[in-house]
Amino acid sequence: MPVTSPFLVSAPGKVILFGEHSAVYCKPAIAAALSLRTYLLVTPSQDPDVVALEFPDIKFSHKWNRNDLPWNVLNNVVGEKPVLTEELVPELVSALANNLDSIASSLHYSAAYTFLYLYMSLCHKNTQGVTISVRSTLPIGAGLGSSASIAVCIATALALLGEHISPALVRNEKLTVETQEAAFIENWSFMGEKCIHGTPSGIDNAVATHGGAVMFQKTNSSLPSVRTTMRNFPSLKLILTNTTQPRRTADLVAGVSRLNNEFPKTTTAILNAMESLTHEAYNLMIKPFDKEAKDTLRKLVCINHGLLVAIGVSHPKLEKVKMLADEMAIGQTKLTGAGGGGCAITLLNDEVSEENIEKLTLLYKEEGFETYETTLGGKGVGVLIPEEDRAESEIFSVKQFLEFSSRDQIEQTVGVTNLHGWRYW
Ligand SMILES: Nc1ncnc2c1ncn2[C@@H]1O[C@H](COP(=O)(O)OP(=O)(O)O)[C@@H](O)[C@H]1O
Ligand SMILES: C[C@@](O)(CCOP(=O)(O)O)CC(=O)O
Ligand SMILES: [Mg+2]
Repeated sequence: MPVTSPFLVSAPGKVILFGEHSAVYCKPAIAAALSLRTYLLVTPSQDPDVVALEFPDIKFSHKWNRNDLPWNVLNNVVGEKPVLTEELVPELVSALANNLDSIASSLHYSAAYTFLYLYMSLCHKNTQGVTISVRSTLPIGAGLGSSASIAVCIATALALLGEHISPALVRNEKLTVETQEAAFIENWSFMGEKCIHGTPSGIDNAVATHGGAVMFQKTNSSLPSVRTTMRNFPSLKLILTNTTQPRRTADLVAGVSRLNNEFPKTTTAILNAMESLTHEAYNLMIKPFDKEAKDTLRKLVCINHGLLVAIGVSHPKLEKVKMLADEMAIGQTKLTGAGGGGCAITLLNDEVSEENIEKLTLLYKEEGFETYETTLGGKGVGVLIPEEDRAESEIFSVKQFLEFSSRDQIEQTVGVTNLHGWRYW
């Protein structure tokens, strides 16, 4: 698709309520889309041969000449059309290393690698050069699925550029993503997640694509994963706290894999316990959610955290989040996402006062932690273009997009519900 005007893709982050890590071992997990999102702006490049990335959230920008990319390798091994493979194509992975060898930081490398892998897979040599600029209201590397959210945005933008999905179908009138288009985006963003952390379960990119809340289970055969939409997902009163301790999902997933190799029987028993508690939580959440159900759900949150501690993915700062909440007897806390730092959720007791919530958030602030006000279960991926009668300059330029100084400014300017002058494609 020739890009004559800019377009904007956005996708949400997620909170895993039950089953992180066990999800990688084909156990079910429950997650919901977050109101924090990643926004990706596609603009035509001035030089049609140049593909450029502007990722200010991780202080990274880079350019490639599209003629320098290993198209021949790809065509020899895969052919001209995108072919979904179970694993990343090793020949492409090794050929791309030459185009990435000047990038030293692992944070930058994984973002650039994900982009190039998907670009090579979904575009072709003659696809017009574009600049891909990304801003996120999600903290990066904090357990809220920023990797999946950016992978979904990149896969969607490149699938549009490569004409594998049709703009008209990305959103229908009810603003729901058409099934076939969504499946294409989900599958390719899963390959993106593989570039970022090796052996993802697929739950994060499924939620970032479809939105809402799901119980998700990867299969260990070539069968597709099972995604069960939880339509009546109860509204949960929770505090989301970021320890701001940096960590990489790839390292934590690799740590659990080492533990599994060293103590296979014990690790399997823990993963099985996570499986049964996720089922119990699911059964509670699909029925009328009364006081008793809420109490039980909090007990399951507590057990799930204990099991995550047992497989070595907590961190002293996450324990601090839990301890402060426990001391105030305000609710039950568990880490969310890969752990090792990043975020925790505290599922609050019903009767908790606003005053106590404020007191706890203040205590967290004193520890250097951040708390977020968010809602769960929102929209999945979406694509927006400027309304016909709007010139690019009337809306916002790449420069402005890159210079938004705060989460609030991003949300207020390009947030799905706030964006004026743009319409769903
Ligand atoms: N806004 C962003 N800009 C650039 N890269 C991003 C952005 N968001 C996520 N990423 C990529 O995702 C990686 C973090 O993924 P991960 O370790 O899985 O943490 P999480 O998904 O919990 O945030 C980063 O190293 C980076 O490659
Ligand atoms: C640890 C895991 O279960 C969740 C990782 O989430 P995040 O990248 O920390 O947001 C891995 C996965 O399911 O792919
Ligand atoms: Mg991730």
